[in-house]
Amino acid sequence: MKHNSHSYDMTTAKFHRTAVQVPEAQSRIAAQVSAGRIEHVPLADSHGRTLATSIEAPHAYPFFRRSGMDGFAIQSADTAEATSDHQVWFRVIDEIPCGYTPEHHITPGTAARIMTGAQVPDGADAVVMMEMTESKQEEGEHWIALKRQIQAGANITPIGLEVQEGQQLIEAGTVIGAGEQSVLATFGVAEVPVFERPRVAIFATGTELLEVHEPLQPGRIRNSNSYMLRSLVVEAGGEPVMYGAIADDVNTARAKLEEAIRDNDIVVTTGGVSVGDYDIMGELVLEEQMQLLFNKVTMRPGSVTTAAVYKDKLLFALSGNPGACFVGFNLFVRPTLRAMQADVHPYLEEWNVILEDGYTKVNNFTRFVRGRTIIRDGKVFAAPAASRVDESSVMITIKDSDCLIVIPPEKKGIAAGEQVTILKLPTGQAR
Ligand SMILES: Nc1nc2c(c(=O)[nH]1)N[C@H]1C(S)=C(S)[C@@H](COP(=O)(O)OP(=O)(O)OC[C@H]3O[C@@H](n4cnc5c(N)ncnc54)[C@H](O)[C@@H]3O)O[C@H]1N2
Ligand code: MOO
Repeated sequence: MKHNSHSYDMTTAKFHRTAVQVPEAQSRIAAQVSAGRIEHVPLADSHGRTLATSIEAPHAYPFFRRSGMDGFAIQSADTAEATSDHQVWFRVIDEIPCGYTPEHHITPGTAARIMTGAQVPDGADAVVMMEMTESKQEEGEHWIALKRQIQAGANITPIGLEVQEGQQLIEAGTVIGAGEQSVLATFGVAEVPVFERPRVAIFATGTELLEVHEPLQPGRIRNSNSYMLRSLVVEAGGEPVMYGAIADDVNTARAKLEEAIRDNDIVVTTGGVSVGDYDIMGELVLEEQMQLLFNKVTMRPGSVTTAAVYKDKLLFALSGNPGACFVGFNLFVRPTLRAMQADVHPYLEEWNVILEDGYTKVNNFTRFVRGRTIIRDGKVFAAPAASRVDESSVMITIKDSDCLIVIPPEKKGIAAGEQVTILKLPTGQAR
């Protein structure tokens, strides 16, 4: 087909790409990201969300002197003379269930029946367990006796043992889990300030793609990347919005992108970023309305990973190869979603571990090999998720990976037993 000069330029540009290093690609993206809007959600819906404002204690905790046992509140000094041969008697003047404010002061020789978790009455400085006492009724009055000394403070949790008033409880940027839920509930934070989940449009390109429910057809495959990306978005705390798969047609892609950009915070696509005749995303990002950040990264898999800004929003055009799509998401999209939720550590954690099996497949690009960690004799080892099947096009090993093993672009490989850096993949669910 005869090219006009415009499409010729574009085709040349598609081939002549300037490769950037992974850290450079990451910082070009980071320069475009700011923390998202804040919203308030009911406490029950806050699991997995990122706290937007630091929370300080509005009061001490415990807020009142709390009994740790079912028993009797007394003055410990009264027990100074108590021995196994000498009982000391107390007149019971009150009964304090949980949730009640004691009405009577404890004075020498008196006691109050008290339950676990109830407020210790003024005057008392110890609670003695039920089982340590003897009981009698005399002239309509209840008496208890003790045969041993009791220490001041026994079985009383003092005010502020756990938390002082004004103390910082949870820092902004913390992901809310079980411990944070109990803190927020304890201090009455019924509506929790959190960062909005970034809305992430996901669409796949490729005429070969079938919907999951469709029967197989020759030469075609089911769209697995959209579902993989959906899971990754959820795990990163984003709100995935599925736009399905489109055929390899640049006008269809442009229209889909327009809709996705309008209604979402960022757009992630998979497929069509290489140099093939139908690699429409590769062409689309070169159009003049786009601010291209990069369209080649010195990494494998995922060298064709592309990022651009369109209408002030980030567009990630990830490779169609499942392995490359997975790596591209973890290195570039995940940190973006985390940073949009003000995570102070948005990138994957780096660990130094020992390589389990030697890796000889070197390249002049850095390799990110899907791997799994093994703990043996107190040391962490990493092994490729499956030998010989860590290629870009391989889908099956993604489920067996908990890390990416970083193989630097060196002439020789890395022998078993040598140190390597791995990037730890998150294993938790954001919700
Ligand atoms: N002449 C060249 N050919 C290729 C180059 C190159 O530099 N020169 N780069 C290769 C590399 S590296 C990669 S990676 C792929 C990237 O291709 P694309 O990102 O454009 O992806 P597609 O061509 O659309 O698809 C690649 C592969 O993945 C399958 N695929 C696509 N979408 C999905 C999906 N949603 N779910 C599951 N699988 C999907 C697709 O059927 C292809 O098999 O290009 C190399 N070629
Ligand atoms: O982008 Mo390709 O995955 O480098 O193999």
